[in-house]
Amino acid sequence: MPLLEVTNLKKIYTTRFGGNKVQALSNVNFSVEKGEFVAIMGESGSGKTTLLNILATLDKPTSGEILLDGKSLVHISDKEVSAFRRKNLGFVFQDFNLLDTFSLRDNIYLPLVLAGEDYREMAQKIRPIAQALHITELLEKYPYEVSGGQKQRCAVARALITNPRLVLADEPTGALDSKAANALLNVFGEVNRQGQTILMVTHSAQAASRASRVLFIKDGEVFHQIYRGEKTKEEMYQMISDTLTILMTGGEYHA
Ligand SMILES: Nc1ncnc2c1ncn2[C@@H]1O[C@H](COP(=O)(O)OP(=O)(O)OP(=O)(O)O)[C@@H](O)[C@H]1O
Repeated sequence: MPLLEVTNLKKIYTTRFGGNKVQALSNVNFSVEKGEFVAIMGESGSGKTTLLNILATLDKPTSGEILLDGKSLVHISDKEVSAFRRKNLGFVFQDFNLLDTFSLRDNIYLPLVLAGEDYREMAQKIRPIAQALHITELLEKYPYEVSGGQKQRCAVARALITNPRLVLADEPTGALDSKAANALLNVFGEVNRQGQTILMVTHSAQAASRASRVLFIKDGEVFHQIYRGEKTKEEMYQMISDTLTILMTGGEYHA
């Protein structure tokens, strides 16, 4: 059974003044196996954020089904949803979303605090993650005292500390310079090799070239997929760039 299974997903937004309907997702189908690192690409307005918000249980689809380890994310009750999200999903956003009045340590602890874990357990969990992300020395600092790349590594630590089934990342390298972006992608590669499943929305062919699979969305549907297989990062990058050109010129894809 795949870890994540998305079937016939559709999202229609109705604008506030009634009348206008916008079909953001028309029919999305894909699945993700445990241990995969999947990048989602597509032009602006193709429905990537809509898809991610639905996968994050922050929004509901108009129709369709999403199963995470066999459990429906669509039919989950409002009462269950925050605990489910906390237990199963980790999030990394473009703008880090760290609390400025909390030290990095307390930011990372936050999901565990919300889950009611005790301090000793939290301290045990943070140690190996902070080491792997090279932020051990920074834990007592505040977000405004560290660089963008360090903030993002802290956000990754916060996403990983609950040992989530799935990490969802929305443009995680979007606010980073190329050196910090590369460092972050190395971290994603490393945690993925250790078994963490990652789904990342990105505009960057460089970032997507690190994934084990790239999924392209066009007009609210999955238009094409590229599997890494034995390809190098450079070969992946080239194939991604070629596919983006096809997408932008509106051409049909002929494999
Ligand atoms: N709350 C909303 N109400 C109405 N329409 C919306 C809403 N959110 C998104 N849309 C529309 O749905 C479509 C898909 O938007 P979405 O934000 O998912 O695209 P995207 O691929 O993430 O774009 P970008 O790369 O620019 O972030 C667009 O046509 C957008 O205008």
